[in-house]
Amino acid sequence: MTDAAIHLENLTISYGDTAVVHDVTFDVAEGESFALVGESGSGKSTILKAISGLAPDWTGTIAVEGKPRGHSPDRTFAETCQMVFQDPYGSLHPRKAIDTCLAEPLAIHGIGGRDGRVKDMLAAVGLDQRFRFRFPHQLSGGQRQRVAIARALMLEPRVLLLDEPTSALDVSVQAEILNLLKKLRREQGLTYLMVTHNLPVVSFLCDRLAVMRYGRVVEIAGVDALKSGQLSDPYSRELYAASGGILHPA
Ligand SMILES: Nc1ncnc2c1ncn2[C@@H]1O[C@H](COP(=O)(O)OP(=O)(O)OP(=O)(O)O)[C@@H](O)[C@H]1O
Repeated sequence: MTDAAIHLENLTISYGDTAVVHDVTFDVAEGESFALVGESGSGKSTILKAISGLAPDWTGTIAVEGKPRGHSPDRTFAETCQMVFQDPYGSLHPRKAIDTCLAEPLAIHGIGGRDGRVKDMLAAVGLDQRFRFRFPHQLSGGQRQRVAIARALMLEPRVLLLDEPTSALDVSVQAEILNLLKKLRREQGLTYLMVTHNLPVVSFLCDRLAVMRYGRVVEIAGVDALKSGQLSDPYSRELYAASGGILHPA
């Protein structure tokens, strides 16, 4: 086993009889921010789901922080690895106050220190303490995504899986959330594996990227190759051209 934060080896993932991710191998180093890019349906989200235990049918190796993932549900995994979704409503219960939403992971895992941790995480994501007693529908999209990020951090995971974390937000709010993710990574030494369609987001937040097509990784490159238009695979270059070249930090 490697000492990578995320280690994927010969990962193949199926829905029923259909394999949608084929033989994917890569490592994400401790503290690295790594992007999965590629056209819709190329298998990016499915990889995040398999790592977080939401896609049961896979073969190969998945290890997070040196711990191989099995096929059955594994609650201890949640303490090392959490997922943030595109739509924060997915992880927030509409009728539960933010305070309850945030404390829930601690209750599930039998961990104490509830109030202090809720306050700390609200502060970490830049929300005033009065948000504790509000409900998801009373928040803006950006505020809800801040809460979803705070919730993902409640168990002090080392790794965040980010599935298009800003694409449901207005452009000005996207920039705020990207700045927040950058700050949290710096402050907490987090590792990110992020799915995005947005190459400027990759150039702003990531160190490396894997380009996926039809369920396979066609290229892994450093973000400098992206910024300077030096991606080598023809399909990667197509994606780059379609993005209008480079690429203004969000
Ligand atoms: N629950 C499911 N059941 C059956 N097939 C699925 C399921 N979820 C995804 N798929 C299929 O798996 C393939 C990969 O989907 P996936 O969502 O991982 O792609 P993606 O690259 O993340 O796309 P997008 O950028 O649109 O989110 C697609 O062909 C999709 O139709």
